[in-house]
Amino acid sequence: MIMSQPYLSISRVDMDFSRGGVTNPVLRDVNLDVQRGEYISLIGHSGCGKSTVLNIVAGLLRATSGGVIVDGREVNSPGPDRALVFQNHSLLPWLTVYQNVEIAVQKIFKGKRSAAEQRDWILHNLDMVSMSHALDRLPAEISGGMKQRVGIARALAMEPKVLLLDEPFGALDALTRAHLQDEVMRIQSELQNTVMMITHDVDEAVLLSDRIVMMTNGPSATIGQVLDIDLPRPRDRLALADDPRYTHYRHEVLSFLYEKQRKVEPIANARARGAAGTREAAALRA
Ligand SMILES: Nc1ncnc2c1ncn2[C@@H]1O[C@H](COP(=O)(O)OP(=O)(O)OP(=O)(O)O)[C@@H](O)[C@H]1O
Repeated sequence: MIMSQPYLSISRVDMDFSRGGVTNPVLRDVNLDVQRGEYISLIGHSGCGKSTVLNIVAGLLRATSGGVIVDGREVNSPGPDRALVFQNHSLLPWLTVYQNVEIAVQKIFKGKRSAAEQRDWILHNLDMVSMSHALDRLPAEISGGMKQRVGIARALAMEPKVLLLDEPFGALDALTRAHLQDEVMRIQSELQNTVMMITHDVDEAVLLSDRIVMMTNGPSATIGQVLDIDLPRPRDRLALADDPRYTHYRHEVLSFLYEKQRKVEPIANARARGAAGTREAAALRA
């Protein structure tokens, strides 16, 4: 059998942050191969280093050792081939919905596509996230979910090799979140993007992913377990709610997070807060 080369490869990544002479070893020996078109979720307790991994792939941070290869090229800096979408949308407040996508499209397709082609492309991407009705609105005039939609349209319009999503639905209410998750699944089935998404939401991870990458607690966090989500697509959240396979995957992730990687406050921190802290630490140890 011929194995295809991974499209995105994170290999032997270590990351230390140094501050005031103290070194904080955040990541140790992170290795992950992602195939083209795969949807990967990164899950782990707060502070373990998920954003650090994503920022290294984005080229915003340089690993202390090891590196990242995307489509055969080593990542050294940020580039339009890796589009990032954050939890808190990063739209420019003085530009309209249309202009916020336009600014990215102009930068990437200047000299390569005509003005008319660029306009069609902007409209197409805004249509894909159901935002065609609000082209002339400013970010302050639309809801949080709509802003997030525009952020996703802007990222998709860049035709990135890899879409990096840092808790893209984290700030949204449950209904808007479900709606946007469905939209992302639909777009994904159409475009077959390669996606790495950070999430804290176990259901979201199971619903959207081909694989869930689970990280151990820091310091010196690494990948503890990778779970293949072998559920047919298109996936329907209501039908899956009663599917035993879905429940099994969900249980696997929960068991990793709350049994194998139970978050326990370091005893030293608790002691530093005095007797009450010591009692708390004893309770956590029990
Ligand atoms: N620029 C930085 N300088 C120093 N330390 C940093 C920096 N960025 C992150 N850290 C530290 O690295 C560790 C991992 O942070 P990171 O934001 O990657 O975790 P996370 O898993 O994404 O957390 P959360 O789920 O809460 O967003 C934390 O201890 C954090 O304080």
